Amino acid sequence: MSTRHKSMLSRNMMRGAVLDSFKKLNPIWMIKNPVMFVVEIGAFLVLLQILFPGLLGEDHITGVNVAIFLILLITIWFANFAEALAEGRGKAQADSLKKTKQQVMANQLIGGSTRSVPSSELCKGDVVVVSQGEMIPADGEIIEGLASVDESAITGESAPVIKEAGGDFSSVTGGTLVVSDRIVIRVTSDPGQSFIDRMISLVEGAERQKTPNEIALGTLLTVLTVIFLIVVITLKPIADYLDIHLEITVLVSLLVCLIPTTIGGLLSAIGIAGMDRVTQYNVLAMSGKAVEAAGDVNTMILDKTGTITFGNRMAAEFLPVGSRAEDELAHWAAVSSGFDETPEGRSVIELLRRQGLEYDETLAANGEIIEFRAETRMSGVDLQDGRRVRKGAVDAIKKWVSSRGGQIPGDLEAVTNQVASAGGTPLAVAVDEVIYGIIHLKDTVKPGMKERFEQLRKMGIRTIMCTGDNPLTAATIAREAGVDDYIAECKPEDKIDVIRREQAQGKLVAMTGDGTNDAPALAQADVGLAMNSGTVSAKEAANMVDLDSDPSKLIEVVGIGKQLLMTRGALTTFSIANDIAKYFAIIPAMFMLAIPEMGALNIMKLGSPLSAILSALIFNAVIIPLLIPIAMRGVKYRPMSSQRLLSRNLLIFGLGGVVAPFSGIKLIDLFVHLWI
Ligand SMILES: Nc1ncnc2c1ncn2[C@@H]1O[C@H](COP(=O)(O)OP(=O)(O)OP(=O)(O)O)[C@@H](O)[C@H]1O
Ligand SMILES: [K+]
Ligand SMILES: [Mg+2]
Repeated sequence: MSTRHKSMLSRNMMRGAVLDSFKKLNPIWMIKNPVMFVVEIGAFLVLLQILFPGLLGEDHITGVNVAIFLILLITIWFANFAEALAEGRGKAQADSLKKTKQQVMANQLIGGSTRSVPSSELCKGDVVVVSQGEMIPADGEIIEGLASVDESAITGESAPVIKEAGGDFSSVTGGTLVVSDRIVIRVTSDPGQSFIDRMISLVEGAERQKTPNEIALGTLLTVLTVIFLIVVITLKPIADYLDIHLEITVLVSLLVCLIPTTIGGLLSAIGIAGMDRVTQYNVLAMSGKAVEAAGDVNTMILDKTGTITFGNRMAAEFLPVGSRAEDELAHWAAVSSGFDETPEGRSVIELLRRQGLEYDETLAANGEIIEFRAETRMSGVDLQDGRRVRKGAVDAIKKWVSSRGGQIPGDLEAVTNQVASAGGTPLAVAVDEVIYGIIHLKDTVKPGMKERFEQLRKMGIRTIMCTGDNPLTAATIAREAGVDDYIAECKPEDKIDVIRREQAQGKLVAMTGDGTNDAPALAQADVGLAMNSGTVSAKEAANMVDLDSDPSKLIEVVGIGKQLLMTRGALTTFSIANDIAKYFAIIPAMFMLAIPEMGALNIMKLGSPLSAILSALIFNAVIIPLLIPIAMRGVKYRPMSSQRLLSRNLLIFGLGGVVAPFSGIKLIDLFVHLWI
């Protein structure tokens, strides 16, 4: 999708946003944003005063009122434009997604024969056949076969990926293309509920719900608005009593300057842009809440293999133990791997061939295949002659061998430690009660991991590496990568315990996962990022899906979440500080207008009371578009603790918010005063 985003702010999008921002002037829409709605009512009152002078009390020159009316209108329009611009990006994305959602004819399999049906009629549970060159008609799970699939329509990644029945790479997405072979798929979504449908409605904003944080802030802004409304309204009778004449248009101007229009105008744009930034990283967030939760995460749980390391755990050497020979070990290692379709399993056969060795493929032919499972951490085959061949995690094999009365060779531990302390994964190979030796699976830590974990630490996030590997390998990789903590020999259910333990301490937990057995943990975590290559159940349990299937992207997502919360906080601080400063321009002007002798109040030395009011209003309006880039891009983000971030932002945006209006209004006043 990355290429699609390049033209983020095309001319078309601008034009669309301009149009939408006019449509949004409709009071029925406006009322959803109480702050701006009050501005709109104010503008209406000023309009009444222009059309029927004297209707709402005596007043100054109509020209000024027309100017006030126009500035108020522009203020609302700017706020609408910010929102429309943010929404526009999502719409453009949705449009390009809709193009990938083509109607195709699917070959449905019913009782052994196939029938051609339109893809839109496929329902959950239907079975279809897709051959080379055909488009996958619906989301589903491969139940038979293997194929390479071009998923560029949704991931933007042009290299085809291998998808196959069983295991963690069995799910396919409707709208992607089979480029080789033939697969049988069981459909997993009903019409209109597919992955692409969900993506479209998400980016279009149809499903955009306000997050708890947004609702809380919205309430605060509304309360502030009501308070200022009461202040301004009660000002009138008090002034009347003191025989000071306050004009209605001046009161409206005062109110608009005091209420938090800046953040009120930018709030929804900030949220939409935050979601959009996540999508630009090719991550599909199911809700804005998930993105915000990512910003508050305290603990991050990461897999070792494939997340911290490259994950292509390859057999590198055969290390026999006891009195066994290398070719003997290699032979049994290969027999146990003949039907093991995991990358680890295949690499064992490859190593054997690279070493110019052979193994008896017929031996396992009619045996019972024992597939690798994360629970048992073993794989292998039960031969027809009764012999059982296994390979797997050393502790698992040791237990297995001991339970059948076997001896553990004396040098096993030394060889295991040698592999593990180099960061490799040792796999023991056994036939019945005899251990033949160790396969050394090599894997390397991805470059730059140490720096990224360092950044997370600065943000106050604790990283825990979970691995099914042995403690020594885990310790080596943990040290090399610089994670805070690790859990070795970790089974999928252990992850849930870790998550619950952290959550019980009031922490928010994020994790990534791809397999079916990760689903419960993904659901339990506050932020669960599933891999698009993973199983359907993992994707359903998670609240985010990474289309590129890069588990380390969780780190970026957390960064974006933090940035979203920071941007909202920073602009709120700026907005409220701003309004306080405007007070000093408007209040003196108001009283000077009524009692010209009060000139001493003019601390800002503004041209005239009317020019002061107009300048404050103009500043109040233009600050919104000036801040749109920050709202859309997010404030500059540096990894540091929340505490330090908060004080830093208070300083920059709070102080900036107070200072900016003084110089801004003064500057505008220099021009306005030429005219009035
Ligand atoms: N194909 C296989 N056959 C037998 N044993 C395997 C196989 N693949 C892995 N193992 C063993 O099972 C252990 C768990 O593997 P698994 O891939 O489930 O690890 P994990 O829990 O995902 O953690 P990580 O991915 O961080 O290593 C591995 O450490 C290894 O000892
Ligand atoms: K304001
Ligand atoms: Mg794994």
